[in-house]
Amino acid sequence: MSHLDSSYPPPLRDHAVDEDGGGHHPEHHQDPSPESVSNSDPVPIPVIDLQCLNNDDDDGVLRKLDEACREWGIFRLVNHGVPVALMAELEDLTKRLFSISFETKKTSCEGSPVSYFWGTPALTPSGTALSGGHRKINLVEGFHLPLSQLSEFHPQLPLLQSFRVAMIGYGEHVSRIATSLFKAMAKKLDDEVKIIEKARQYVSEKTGYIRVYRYPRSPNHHLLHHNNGEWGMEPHTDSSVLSILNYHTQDSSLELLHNDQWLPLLSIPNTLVVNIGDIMQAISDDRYKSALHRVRISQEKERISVCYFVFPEEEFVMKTSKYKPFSYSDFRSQVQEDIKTIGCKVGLSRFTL
Ligand SMILES: O=C(O)CCC(=O)C(=O)O
Ligand SMILES: [Fe+2]
Repeated sequence: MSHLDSSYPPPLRDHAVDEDGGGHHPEHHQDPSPESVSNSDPVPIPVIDLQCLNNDDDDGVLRKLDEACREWGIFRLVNHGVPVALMAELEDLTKRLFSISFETKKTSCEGSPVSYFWGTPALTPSGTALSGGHRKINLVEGFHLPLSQLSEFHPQLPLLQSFRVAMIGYGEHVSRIATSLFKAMAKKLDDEVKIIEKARQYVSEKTGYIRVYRYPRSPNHHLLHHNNGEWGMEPHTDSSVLSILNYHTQDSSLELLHNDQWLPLLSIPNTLVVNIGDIMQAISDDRYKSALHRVRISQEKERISVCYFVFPEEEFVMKTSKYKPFSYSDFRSQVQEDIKTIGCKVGLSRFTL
């Protein structure tokens, strides 16, 4: 059995196939420009430049962001200010962390605020995998890192210690980015919904978390993605306000439903992908769309992603015109209840007025 096999959780091992032993590094070491990203992208999702967005005089980019959120619910972000060296360090540490043995990963975070999980991305608030209904497993493993609790995480494993430090650094960047994006969105939305003055409650530092995921590759393509097939992550919307995704592997396994068509989204090094979550859809009174997306299993290579999710303060009650007043804590409890009883998330329609 290869070292990669024993690094995978047993239920995912049939699928995992050893590759070149890791060591893949991003080929692009410069921040791509909006034009170069659009040109290399087979699916023309909008590209937003964060530096332009932070420049108050640029109404053009605010309008572009507003349009992206109304029509797509997803966009690429360039000039986001996360140093290329930090992105490369994250990639290296994440790959090394996933390639240690399954048994070590399982025990490495026990009793800490960080958790290791596999087979499903649905976790309880304390980070335990939720089981329920008669669901098939998802071909994914990951670490769940609640950002506000990383200062209480003191792992024994030196690799996990370096990973923690890099994640704290990256967490500060993505929190900054989420706040900038939310404020820019609120500027355009505020003629219709008043949210800007509560930006701090809507985008809370306390509830944000990072997930790092690894999806095995599988050559058994005939088993995959058919009616009863296997997914890295089944079609879903995120419960977040915003999600910020960062990819190390260049592939097209993430797919977005747009105008009734599933579109593969190529991951482009050093750019981020931002998607609107359910809570942003609710607080924008459905003007912005929570993007429906899924992750396929690739026949060619395993996939690694680093995803940040930002939420409102847990008990802050959101008042909207399309939904009953609810807090993030109410929403999360409902999602957990639905997964346990019917095996899947129902989401916003549970709260429709
Ligand atoms: O790993 C990815 O690319 C996406 C993950 C995702 O959609 C999620 O965690 O909600
Ligand atoms: Fe997602």
